[in-house]
This record gives sequence, structure tokens and C-alpha cells, in this order.
Amino acid sequence: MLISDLRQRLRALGALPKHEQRVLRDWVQAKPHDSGRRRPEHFLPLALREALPAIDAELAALARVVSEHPGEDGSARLLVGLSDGQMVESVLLPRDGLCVSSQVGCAVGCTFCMTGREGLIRQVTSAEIVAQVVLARRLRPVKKVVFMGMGEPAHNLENVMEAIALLGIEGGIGHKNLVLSTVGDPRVFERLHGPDVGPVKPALALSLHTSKAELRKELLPRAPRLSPEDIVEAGERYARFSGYPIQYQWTLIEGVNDGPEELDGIVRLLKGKRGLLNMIPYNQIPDLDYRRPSWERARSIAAELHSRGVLTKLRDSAGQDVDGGCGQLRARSSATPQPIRLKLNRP
Ligand SMILES: C[S@@+](CC[C@H](N)C(=O)[O-])C[C@H]1O[C@@H](n2cnc3c(N)ncnc32)[C@H](O)[C@@H]1O
Ligand code: SF4
Repeated sequence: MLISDLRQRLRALGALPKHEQRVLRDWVQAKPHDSGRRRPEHFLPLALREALPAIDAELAALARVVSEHPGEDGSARLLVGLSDGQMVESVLLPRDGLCVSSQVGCAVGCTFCMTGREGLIRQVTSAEIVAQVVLARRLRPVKKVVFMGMGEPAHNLENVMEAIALLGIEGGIGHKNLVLSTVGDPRVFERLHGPDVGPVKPALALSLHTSKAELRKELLPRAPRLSPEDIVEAGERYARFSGYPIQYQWTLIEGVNDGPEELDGIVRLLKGKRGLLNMIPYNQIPDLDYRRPSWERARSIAAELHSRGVLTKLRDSAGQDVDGGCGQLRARSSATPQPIRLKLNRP
């Protein structure tokens, strides 16, 4: 289901914009209409009131938590089942954040990413993206949503932007707390700069990973052929336009992109720019030869970059101890069913 279809249906039932907004707000804020604890609905049109239980049931059928895997760092990975049996991962992050998936699989095929190994299976619809937030909000508050789960948002931009608009307006999430992460695709830059950006301008994370154009082609084989310089230039334009700094993502892989030349390259590209570098040590994937650098090594790299004028944050991908790395949980679950362990704190 698309959010635009849902809006049209509500309008066809006689909903005014304020009714429509309220129904959608209740959904995304995880307040079911049939909980019995709601205030009376008497000022909604009769046709809409009568249709609400069926609409609620449809929304509830969009996605469900198949299993929950708490990590030691306060994060928890959720394996989310979609109505056709496909699965995606969402990650509850410490400090009220949520990482959502925008595709089942991904066509970019990054050589260090589990999701990239299986190619694109299907798009996640706008309503399914929002449903991941609704499910998470039944477990914990969600004040920040990052599109850093499975999939490349640029390849599913309509659904992603529709979900962002709903989350930023009815969902009550601050616009700069909606973070679209991409390998850097001209379609994203055009859309975010153009008149079609919509009512909500999200923050942007750009997955850079290397300062060398040739290496980037190897690591991100089907990413658009933008050079690292092009990506940073586009990032700067968006930072000026939106007022938000850009988050540059760097998956740190031992012996691949952690050497002195790369550090010089990072300084050349990012020093003085409106952005920060998120350095994430590679999360080990079985059967791949890549190695994760030691935490001490990663820390000394981050400290060096910092001292050379690049604001650098060293981050661990949340949920390391419970199959960290996007898509690993899903891949493992296809082989071995996971236990269902739900701790709902709201009806
Ligand atoms: C899974 S992607 C999804 C968003 C988008 N496709 C992108 O690449 O920015 C989010 C981030 O996860 C990182 N990532 C993927 N596989 C990883 C791994 N094995 N270890 C650490 N980070 C990883 C990517 O580098 C990317 O910055
Ligand atoms: S890192 Fe992002 S773009 Fe690359 S394969 Fe994984 S999900 Fe796709």
C-alpha cells in the first residue's frame, strides 16, 4: 500500500484534510483506533468512522515483528515480516533512533554489504516504511529515523520521500532527524534541490568509503559513477540549501581504506566542509575476506583526522553482538527461523 492511496481512500470516505491528518497521525504514532481508550470519534464523517476498523486492520497487516534481538549496547534488531512473506530489518538505536529498510535487497552490490549480495528483490512501499516506525513505536519512543537499513533509498525515491513527508508532518519527527542515506545518486540531489522536494527536507548521509574514484568503482560496483569530489560538492550544495551538515559515511576496512593515502584524501575532501565523518568499522560478514580493524586502530585514525581538521565520529554499527551489518539477520533467518520474543509496552 502507498500512503497516497491511503490518503485518497480517506478523502473518498469524506475526510477533510484535518480528519485525514488525524487518522494518519494516530497510525504513525501507534495509537490504534480500536484500543477502546481513544477519545470519541463522533466528529469524523460516518462513512469514515465505519471504515476505520477495516483500515486499521489493513494497516496492521502491512508488517509485523517476527523476532526481536536485543543487543548489549541498548540497540535491538527487529526482523520485520511483510505481507507477502518478504522480510526486512529495522534497528532500534540507543537514544530513540530507528534505522529502517527501504528495499528488500539492493542492486548496488557493495562488496562489503550483506544486503548487496542478493541483488534487488523488491521495493518497500511508503506505507511499509512507515509501518516499521509504527511497530518500533509500540516498543520504544522514536524521535529519529535513519534510512540506513537494507536498500538504496535513491532506487526507491518516491516511496522514501512519501514516507519522509508523513513521518515529518503527521509522525512528529523533526525534519533534520529524518536522515536519508545514499551512495550518492544524481536523482537524490535533483529531487532534494528541486521543487518536488515536498514539505519535508530530510538530512543527508552520503556513503563515501574511499577518496579514490577507482577503488570506489570496485567497492560499490553499481553505484552511479560520481567521483568522491562530485559527491562532496553535491553534499556541500545540499548542506547550504538545507542548513543541515552532511554525514559522510566511511565503512572502515583493514588494509582497504584505512591507509595514510586515504587519510590524506579525507582531509583533502572534507576539511572545512559542512559535514562530519561517521567512521564505522567494518562489520564482519561470513565468507568475505575483508577484516575489521581493531577498535584501537579505528580510534587512532579518528583522532588523527580530528586533529587534522575533520570532525570525525567513530561509530559501531548498532547490534554488533546480534548479527550486526545490514541484512545479516534477514539472511540468517531465511536459513534458521528465529524465536519470537516481543516486549510490547503499549497495546
Ligand atoms: C546498508 S546502507 C543503506 C543505505 C544506503 N544504501 C547507503 O549505502 O548509504 C547504510 C550504511 O551501512 C554501511 N554498511 C553496509 N555493510 C556494512 C558492513 N558490513 N559493516 C559496516 N557498515 C556497513 C554502508 O556502508 C552504509 O554507509
Ligand atoms: S551499502 Fe547500501 S548501497 Fe551498498 S549494497 Fe548495502 S544497502 Fe546497497
